[in-house]
Amino acid sequence: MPKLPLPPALVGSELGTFTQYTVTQRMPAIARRVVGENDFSPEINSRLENLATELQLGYLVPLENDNSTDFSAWNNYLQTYNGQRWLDVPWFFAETYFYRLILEITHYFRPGRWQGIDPFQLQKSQGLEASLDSIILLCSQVNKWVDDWQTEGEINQTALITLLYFALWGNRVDLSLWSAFESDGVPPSVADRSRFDVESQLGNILVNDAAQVRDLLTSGEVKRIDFIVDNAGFELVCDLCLVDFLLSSKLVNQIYLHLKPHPTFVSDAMIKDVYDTTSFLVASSNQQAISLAQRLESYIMSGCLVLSEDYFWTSPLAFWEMPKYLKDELTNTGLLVVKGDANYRRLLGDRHWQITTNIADIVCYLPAPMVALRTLKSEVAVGLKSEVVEEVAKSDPSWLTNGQWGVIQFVA
Ligand SMILES: O=P(O)(O)OC[C@H]1O[C@](O)(CO)[C@@H](O)[C@@H]1O
Repeated sequence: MPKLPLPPALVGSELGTFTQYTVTQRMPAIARRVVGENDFSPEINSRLENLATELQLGYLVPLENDNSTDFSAWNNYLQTYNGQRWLDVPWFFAETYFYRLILEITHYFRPGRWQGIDPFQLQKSQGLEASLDSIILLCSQVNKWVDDWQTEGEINQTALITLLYFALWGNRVDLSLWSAFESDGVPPSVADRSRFDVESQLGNILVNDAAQVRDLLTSGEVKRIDFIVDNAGFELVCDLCLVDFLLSSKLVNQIYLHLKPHPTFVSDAMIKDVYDTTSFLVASSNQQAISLAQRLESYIMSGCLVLSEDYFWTSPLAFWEMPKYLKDELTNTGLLVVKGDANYRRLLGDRHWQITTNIADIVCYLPAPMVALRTLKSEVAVGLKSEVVEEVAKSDPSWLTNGQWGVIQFVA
């Protein structure tokens, strides 16, 4: 547990908040987009439409038994919130249950025509295709750094820091935040969001512990790193580039990627998305992308890169409620890399902490040092200095939720 008393959880009924906007506007739009982008039966589509309508003022419905591994766990989680409105249950619970319900409705776990169909597949594939130019540039750069290491044998510390920045800003390109409204052409396209220059973004990093992470990684003490992965698409490519650099320059021996066991939060990455990504790179016919993909494939084959999934990662639980077997597994790591906004929310239990709270007093339950690489997309943040908050709030009133600002927060 965190050292400090737990503040209340964020809930959708908080007037005028991004949380409320998410439950009442974004989630219905996401459910409707699942209808539009798939070829589900009229019965499935009408249940999705019903879910979209109910979110605004309606009540949670029980999960039907779809014979999935996590059914009884969900039945237990739901006990606490039986008969409550979507708007009144903790926001993180509402979001995770919403995505799980979409899978029940679309027969994801039931034997038959729709079994295993990822309702967000189209968006995942389009996300990769739209960022191909940026992907090729990044792969070329990483190949060069790896070649340099092979000829010079020296760690390029600037390269390491730059790749940490890419892993951070890759998190801007998350599909759940924009996808529902992208067709209006209002938010920047995936291609635009994946085109950024890390130097020019330095001022947008509100806490920057990258140097401490670099020092740890170059100390020779870390043998294994574990990533708690976030989104497929450009963000996953950025993460995989960092993974490749760390393994290819022998900074660490082994990396675990912790992935979701089923589709959730639109673009969250599963094991199959990692394989889809390497296949996409290979199919690009671009030699830079192909070389990087081949190295990744060889790391997977040799066990240096381990792809792992667990139902804890799609549960509504806070990270301090992690099951013992998983926590024990993570004690073997030298660094936990926690990617993205939703994972950050789970680190903090998605609660109303004071923004200046020391993050180390909350995540003291973790079994290893950790770094959070997160762009801000929700009204949950800690570890910020009040002067920084004042300044950013003046320059950008929606700084907490628009994904333009980031943090690299390290806890030893
Ligand atoms: O992909 P990330 O960075 O976890 O962010 C996605 C999630 O962020 C939020 O906007 C806020 O946490 C969620 O509603 C959204 O789905």
